[in-house]
Amino acid sequence: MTGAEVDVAFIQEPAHRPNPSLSQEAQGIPLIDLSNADADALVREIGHACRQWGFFQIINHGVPLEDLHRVEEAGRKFFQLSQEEKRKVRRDAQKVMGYYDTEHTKNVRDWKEVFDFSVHEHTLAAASLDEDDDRVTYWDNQWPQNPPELREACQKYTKDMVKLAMRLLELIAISLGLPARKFEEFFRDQTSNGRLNRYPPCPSPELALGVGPHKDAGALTILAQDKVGGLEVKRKSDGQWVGVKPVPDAYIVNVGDIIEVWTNGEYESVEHRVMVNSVKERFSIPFFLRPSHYVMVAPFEEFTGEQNAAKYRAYNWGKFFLARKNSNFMKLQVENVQIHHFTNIPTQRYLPDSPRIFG
Ligand SMILES: O=C(O)CCC(=O)C(=O)O
Ligand SMILES: [Fe+2]
Repeated sequence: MTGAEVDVAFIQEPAHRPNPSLSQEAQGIPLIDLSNADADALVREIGHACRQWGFFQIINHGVPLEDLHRVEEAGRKFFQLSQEEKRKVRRDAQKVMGYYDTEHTKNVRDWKEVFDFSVHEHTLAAASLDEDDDRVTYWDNQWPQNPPELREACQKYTKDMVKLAMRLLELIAISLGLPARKFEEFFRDQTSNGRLNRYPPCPSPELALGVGPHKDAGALTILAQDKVGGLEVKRKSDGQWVGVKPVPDAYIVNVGDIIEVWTNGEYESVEHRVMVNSVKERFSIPFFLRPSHYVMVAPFEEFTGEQNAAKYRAYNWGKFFLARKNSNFMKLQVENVQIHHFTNIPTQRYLPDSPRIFG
């Protein structure tokens, strides 16, 4: 029985277990050259990728490679430290940035360790889940003493990521027929963060996942992955899990739930997961672009009307994000908060687990 070596907390339900031997590479995920001088063609490619896949890879993206390599190297050094050292910058309910190795996705533990750092050293955030409580707090970054270069490397990297993310948002806006800077105002006090992920080799890769199946809750995710591979995307056309082939120096971009809601479902946030393997460790560095905490997320009027009812109810981003963060600390008996709890379509599936906190 191969499962004996992994703690039961990591074991996925049979329906969610991966099949490492069957994983196929999704050659179809579009690879887009951001240096394309034909602006109209570039916008068309982006629009097509968002609609067909919700995922695409980009090359010639303008991010200095040395910035990425510095973060990667410093990150590897950090993860090599003893558990005791790493836990000095451990995340908890008050300090929400930093190191942790106990993240749960949909209540099953992920086979990974993580270091989170926000774009802003002090991120403005909602103080409580109470809808009527408009007090705010700050989420501060926690930097380890070692390696000393990690802090600056991450700070430079998040600047690069914000710049790239804003360019991608402009291309996405134009592809939707919106003004280029339509999205900009929502990110003034952004709650975005970068993350270092290390997925250790796993004795039972057929039972556990590096990250269980999920959709990203933010606006956009920009991910660097190493050569090992393991990210799988649920293909929209047939619901099959397909692997995202590592392309040297490329970034993987995916549409998050917020863009799905803003566009009233025109561009969908697509499910993905991370497989682990029994021999190689894997590193990845996602950047999660997320709006200011006070943003009310709701479908734009450009996508709603008499013929096209709003599919989602408005929700406050900061409260939603806080609820998500809280749920990461423990295995909950109930499903954690998801955007389908805000859908306007009353189906049997969605109603019973609607969270009370949002009324
Ligand atoms: O590591 C990866 O390839 C993806 C990670 C991911 O999906 C996430 O952290 O949301
Ligand atoms: Fe993700």
